[in-house]
Amino acid sequence: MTATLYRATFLHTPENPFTHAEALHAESDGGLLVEGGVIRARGAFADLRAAHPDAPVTDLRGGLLLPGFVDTHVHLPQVRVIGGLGLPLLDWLDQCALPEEARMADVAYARGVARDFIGGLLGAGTTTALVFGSHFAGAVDAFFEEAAQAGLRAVTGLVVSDRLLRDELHTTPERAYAEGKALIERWHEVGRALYAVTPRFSLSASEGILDACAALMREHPGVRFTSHINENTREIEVVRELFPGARDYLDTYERAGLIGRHSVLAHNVHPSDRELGVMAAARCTAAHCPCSNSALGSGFFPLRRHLDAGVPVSLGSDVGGGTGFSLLKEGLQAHFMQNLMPGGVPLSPAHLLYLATKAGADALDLPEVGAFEPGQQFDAVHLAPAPGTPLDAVFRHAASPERALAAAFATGTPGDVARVWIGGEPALTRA
Ligand SMILES: O=c1[nH]c(=O)c2nc[nH]c2[nH]1
Ligand SMILES: [Zn+2]
Repeated sequence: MTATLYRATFLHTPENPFTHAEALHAESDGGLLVEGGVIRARGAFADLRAAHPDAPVTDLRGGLLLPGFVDTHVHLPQVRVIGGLGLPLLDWLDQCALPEEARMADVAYARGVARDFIGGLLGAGTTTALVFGSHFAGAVDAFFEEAAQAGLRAVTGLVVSDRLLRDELHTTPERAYAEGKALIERWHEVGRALYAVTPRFSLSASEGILDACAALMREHPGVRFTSHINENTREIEVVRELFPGARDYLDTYERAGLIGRHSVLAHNVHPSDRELGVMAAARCTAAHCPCSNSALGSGFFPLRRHLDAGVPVSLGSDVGGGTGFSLLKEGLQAHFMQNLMPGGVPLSPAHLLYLATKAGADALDLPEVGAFEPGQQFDAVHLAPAPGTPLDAVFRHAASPERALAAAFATGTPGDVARVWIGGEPALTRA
C-alpha cells in the first residue's frame, strides 16, 4: 500500500483546551503521512520527507488543513426548510419543520432530500454527523444508503413520537421497537454507519415510546442515543405537565434508562443543577447549537455551568432550526453569545476548533477521528479561500497559524472548503 505525504499548515486539538493549557497543536509547514486511510506519522514536513523520500506529496500549502468537522446535532428532513426565522420552537415546528418532515413518507422525495443534506454536510467540511433522521423507516434506509455511497460517517436512526406532532408522524411503541430493531440489524456498525435511538423529545414521546427506545438500547449495546432537552421555556412547561412524576426534563429520559456515555442531548439551554450533575456523572454530552438558539430565540447556552459541572459539550448546526451546515459559523456564533452573556466563557480559536472536532468525536465515542494523531483516520478539511478574498488575505499575512484559524472562524464559509477526505478517501473536491 502506498503512503501519501500531505504537506500543509495544519492545526488540531488532541487535548481539551477547557482543561489543558496549550491544547492547540499547529505546524506551519507540516506533514501527515497517510497509508490505508490512517495517519501513520505527523510532524514537520522536512522531517517526514527525509524519512519517506519516495512517498508522493499532496501539496496543500496556502490554506489550512483541519480535522474533519463533527456535527453532533443536525436534522436530515430539514435541509429544504432552512431559514424559517423569527418563530419560537413550537410554532416553528408546526409551521416550518413538521409539514416538510411529513413529505419524507415518500422514499423518492426522501432520497432527494438525503442527497441535498449530505451535499450540505460535506460542502461545509463535516465528515462525521449525528443526524436526527426521519419518522419514516424508508427515509432512514435511503439516508443510510446515500451516506454509505458518499463515505460520510453517519450516526442516525428512526425518529419516534406518538403524540402532539401530526398524525402522519406518529407511531406506536410496538412499531417503534420493530422498525428500530430492523434498522439496527441492517445498519449499525455496517461500514461507517452507526445507529442512534432517537425519540424526538419528551413532549412528543409517551413513556411507552421511551420504554421501547430503552429496550432497543439494552438489547443492542453500542447503539447511540440522542434527543432534545431544555430548549425552550414553553416546551419545558409542557413536558412538566405531561410527566407530573418526573423531577425535571432529564428525568423523563433518565427514568427510562436512556442516559449514559452514548447519549447526546441537544440544546440544554435551561438546565437545573441536578440535571447537569446527572449528565456529568453519566458522561452524557450536551450538543450546543448556537445559531439555532439565536434564530428560534431559545436563549443563551450556559456553557460556564456545563463546564463547572463537568458536562461534555459539543457543537451542532441544528439544520434547519439552525441557519446552515457550517461549524465555522456555529463556532463564531458560540463565541458571540458567550461574549454577550453575563458570565460567558471567552472562547479562543483552540476552544472553537475543539468544539467543532474532537469534542464531537468524544461525544460519539469515536476515538479514531477528531484530531490528527498517528493511528487515527485521515478525516480532514482543507480550507483554501479564493485568491482576492479577505480570508485569503489573512491567510497570506497571518502572523501565526492560530491567527489564520481565528480568521477562518470569523469569516470562513463553505465556499472556502476546497477539499474533504474521509478515511483517506476524497469526499469532496471543488473544481
Ligand atoms: O430545534 C429543534 N428542532 C426540532 O426539529 C425539534 N424537535 C423537537 N425539538 C426540536 N428542536
Ligand atoms: Zn434539533
